[in-house]
Amino acid sequence: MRFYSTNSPQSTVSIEQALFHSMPTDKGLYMPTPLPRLGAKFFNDIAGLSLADIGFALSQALFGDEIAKQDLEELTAQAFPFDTPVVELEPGRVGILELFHGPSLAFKDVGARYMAALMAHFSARNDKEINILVATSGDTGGAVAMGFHNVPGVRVSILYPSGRVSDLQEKQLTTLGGNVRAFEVDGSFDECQAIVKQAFVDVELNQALALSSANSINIFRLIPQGFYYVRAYGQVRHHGKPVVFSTPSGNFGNLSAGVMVQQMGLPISHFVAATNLNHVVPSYLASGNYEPGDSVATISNAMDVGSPSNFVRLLHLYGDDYSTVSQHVTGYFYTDDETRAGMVQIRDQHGYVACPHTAIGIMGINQYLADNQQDAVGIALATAHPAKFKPLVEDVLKQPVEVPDRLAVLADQPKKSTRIPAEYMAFRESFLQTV
Ligand SMILES: N[C@@H](CCOP(=O)(O)O)C(=O)O
Repeated sequence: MRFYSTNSPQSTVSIEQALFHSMPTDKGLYMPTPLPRLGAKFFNDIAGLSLADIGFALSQALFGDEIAKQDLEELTAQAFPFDTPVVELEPGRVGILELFHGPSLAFKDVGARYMAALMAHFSARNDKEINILVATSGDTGGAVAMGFHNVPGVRVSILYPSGRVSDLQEKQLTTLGGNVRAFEVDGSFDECQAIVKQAFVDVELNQALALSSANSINIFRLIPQGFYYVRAYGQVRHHGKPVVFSTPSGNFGNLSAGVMVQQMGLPISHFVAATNLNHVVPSYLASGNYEPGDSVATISNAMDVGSPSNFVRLLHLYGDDYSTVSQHVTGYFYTDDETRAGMVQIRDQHGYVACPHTAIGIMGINQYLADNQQDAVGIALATAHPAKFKPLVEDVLKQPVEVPDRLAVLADQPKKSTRIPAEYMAFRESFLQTV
């Protein structure tokens, strides 16, 4: 398995280089080559397999030539001690793929924990401390903080937009301490992400320090996210219907991960890209015009991304061709009022309490199935536990939301963060003081 940059497909790098360097110097994004194609038999036989089993089988297909079978088995078991169950809201019609059973109660645990295990596997060969830089609009930061907390030889710096993440999300980023440091940026998520990307092309900084990313610009954060699409397919295949996935989307890593496993042979009939008022990709899918901008703040804050990193990967996976991508992916977006109404309707109809992002995914699948493909089974990805947005969900649904212990314990912990303006040099200076 090799990795090429979307900006220069002719030259390739090794697994280790792509994992630790995260972003090619030509500012493209790494893509795996060749992407193995698995036969129908593989996908027909997965019904009883757990996320860890599927992660192991797919890891072997992807990296089996370079990483020993036993090491892959250990690292997938270590990464995935939890599962990703499908809860069927309307059996054979709509299911919810619950991705929030990991330590940080969000789907990002899958990618962050796999990446941490893979880095630990290779870091025996590295003597330099690794500095992981992460920009978050809410969920990535917590998963990465927990995934890498106390991992020897790794230091994590998380940039988040001040006032634009939920209180409990902020606690997840700012209370662990140790090798995890939080930078509270006076700006938007897009500005945080731009600072991180600038650090990766800062030649002097990269000569002095080993920098790596745990955002979805790092292909190893994204590849494992494909595993849960396969796990979900295994749970609904028995209905014998085409399967459509609705993915709540911000940076579009989650959707790109689904497209990658589709290209590995997983029979996904269609994708729905569901988002909030940051609708740059749904607008592109409808019109062919791509117009990124700064993000607007919404109640589904983890999707507040105005310039999604993985748009380039999504397009690339469909041959950089608008008509192909728009045949495979339908985009929908919802205002905050529509999201609130959707949360209430989902609770009233099904007794299911969804976070705002998950509600958008469910609204997307319902809209798509009603308009286009009534014979399909639709799966909406539930990206985060509703307790991460407790005050908002309680206010919308007028009912208490129970907070799992692992999140509740953070509420009284003191926040530790370094406040900086949204300027690269301010971050650089402050960051260098800590390394
Ligand atoms: N929605 C994300 C933003 C970062 O996306 P990533 O997939 O590139 O890590 C978040 O919750 O932080």
